[in-house]
Amino acid sequence: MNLPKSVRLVEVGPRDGLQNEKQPISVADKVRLVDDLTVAGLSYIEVGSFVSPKWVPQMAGSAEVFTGIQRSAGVTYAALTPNLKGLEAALDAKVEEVAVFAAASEAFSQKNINCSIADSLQRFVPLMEAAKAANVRVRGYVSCVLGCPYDGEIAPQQVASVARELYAMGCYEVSLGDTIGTGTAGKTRALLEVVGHDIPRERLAGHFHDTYGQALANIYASLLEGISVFDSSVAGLGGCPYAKGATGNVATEDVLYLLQGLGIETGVDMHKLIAAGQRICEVLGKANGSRVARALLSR
Ligand SMILES: CC(C)(COP(=O)([O-])OP(=O)([O-])OC[C@H]1O[C@@H](n2cnc3c(N)ncnc32)[C@H](O)[C@@H]1OP(=O)([O-])[O-])[C@@H](O)C(=O)NCCC(=O)NCCSC(=O)C[C@@](C)(O)CC(=O)[O-]
Repeated sequence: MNLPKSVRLVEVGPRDGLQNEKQPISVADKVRLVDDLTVAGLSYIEVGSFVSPKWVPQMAGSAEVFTGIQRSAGVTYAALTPNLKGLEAALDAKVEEVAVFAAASEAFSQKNINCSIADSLQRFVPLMEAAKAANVRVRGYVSCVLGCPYDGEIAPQQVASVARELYAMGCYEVSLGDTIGTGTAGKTRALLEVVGHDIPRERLAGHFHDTYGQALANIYASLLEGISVFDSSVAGLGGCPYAKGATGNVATEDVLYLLQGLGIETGVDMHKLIAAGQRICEVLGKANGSRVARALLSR
């Protein structure tokens, strides 16, 4: 299998990363993070989410963040929307692309969005119709593709079934989330063989949390399986509010280092990316979660 010449990095730090922070983060700091990521050359940035503020208080200011950012031509600024209400709020904030999120595990679906998998898919139908009418593209997520904090092992066929439904209802891309980072390279390849049977591999993305230190191995395994879109979070920001002990997404800096070593293009500038990550870590008063950033900053 040939490796791709280029990879699209989907930067989820401002959303997946910051949604887990307990301390207040100002709109200005969120805006600055998105702007720094734009300057670093990311072509896709998940800026926030339009979810219930009772469930995820940190994302409550997402509309203000969208108003404040400097949008750059050729960059997609996206948001998560769990239902029609979220989509309407996103459209009001002039969001260009949204993402719906389902799970491959019943227990996680209940904890995360308070409904069964089947009900969540039903809930997306009017959202998809309204998004189509507004000419807004929709990305789909499936959580817990390589394990669930409540249900344990998840069968690849179960992941494939949810992914298929999202693709069939019009999601142009389906991101497969290893929410608790328990996946290994072998399991990742086995999963992609099953899911990739029904959905073209260029329509799949990998979303790996690094809790067990396996994310880069899983990305390499995915590259070998023909995947060329990966979600990552600057400075490894994040965790999962419904998965105890989960760390953030794999750090964007670490993925970039891997891809640069393979000669794969991303359009992202390492030094500007590290500056963006270091700045938000200083705001949060926490250590930088990227090994590459820490190594390069200490030189
Ligand atoms: C889905 C719901 C809303 C169901 O929550 P619910 O309580 O079942 O919903 P409801 O329809 O009964 O509404 C309850 C209240 O929420 C309001 N509401 C309803 N919808 C919205 C909305 N869109 N925006 C703002 N407010 C909303 C609604 O108006 C009402 O307000 P009240 O009358 O009580 O004042 C809730 O469970 C929720 O917001 N969940 C979001 C959880 C979340 O954001 N999780 C993190 C993102 S997923 C993730 O991180 C995984 C991923 C994607 O990264 C991949 C991976 O790693 O696996």
